[in-house]
Amino acid sequence: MPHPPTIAAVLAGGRGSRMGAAVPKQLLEVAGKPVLQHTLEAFEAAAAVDRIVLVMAEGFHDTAWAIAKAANVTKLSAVIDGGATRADSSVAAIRWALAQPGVGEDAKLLVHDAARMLVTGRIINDVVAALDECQAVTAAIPSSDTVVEVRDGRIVDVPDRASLARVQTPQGFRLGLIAAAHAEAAADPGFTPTDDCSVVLRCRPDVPVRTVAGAERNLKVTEPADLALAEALLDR
Ligand SMILES: Nc1ccn([C@@H]2O[C@H](COP(=O)(O)OP(=O)(O)OP(=O)(O)O)[C@@H](O)[C@H]2O)c(=O)n1
Ligand SMILES: C[C@](O)(CO)[C@H](O)COP(=O)(O)O
Repeated sequence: MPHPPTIAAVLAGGRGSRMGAAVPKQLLEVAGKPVLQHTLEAFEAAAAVDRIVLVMAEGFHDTAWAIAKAANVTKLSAVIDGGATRADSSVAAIRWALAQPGVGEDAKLLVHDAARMLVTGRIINDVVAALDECQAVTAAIPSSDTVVEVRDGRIVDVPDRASLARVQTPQGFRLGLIAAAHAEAAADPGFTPTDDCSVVLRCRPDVPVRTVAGAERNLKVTEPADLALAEALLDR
């Protein structure tokens, strides 16, 4: 394995409450394959990724291994339990990575939503490459909508759209940085991050967080309609 190694942490520890299905959304099929399989195949195919750790919802580890085996996902090294929140699941992956022999703080860790099943090889490789120049990076796309801040049902701010971006995954970090940032964030129970870059921004404000171009097709399968949308995008 080259040094430092690149580990992709695929987060599939959620229950998919907004999807409202009987099983977590990452197990639902799109074009005849589980969402999770599409995602694992993308990282398997990415030359820049050495291994994959999958953070899986409790009770579905065997299912995940079966999916990976059937799809010949040879880079999958472990399936581990997640936590109550997405951030807890990220921390589980970080701890797993730090415990691996030969993996030091300079390793590259990509954190990716399993629900972003249409991630492209170009995005993955751009995130990994960016980590040669910086310690934290995310895929992002410009906002085509005007975005407003709302409190108590009233608009209180309209940030300049030119400076806004919609954040996607993968997000990439040097392992030591993201481990330290999450350790510090844990001391603040009022902080409930929805992604990992915001943990760096808050706890390591001296570290610049870069962006690389994401893609509209890198959607997060969240609501039932997203399954049909993902299938249509796959056909393109
Ligand atoms: N405790 C959690 C919550 C979420 N995730 C993962 O993080 C990604 C983004 O989360 P989200 O889309 O919110 O998934 P769910 O939590 O499953 O959905 P919902 O919020 O609708 O319940 C998903 O791939 C999800 O499986 C996770 O690993 N652990
Ligand atoms: C990390 C993320 O995909 C960036 O847009 C997003 O914040 C995840 O949110 P979710 O509510 O956990 O799906």
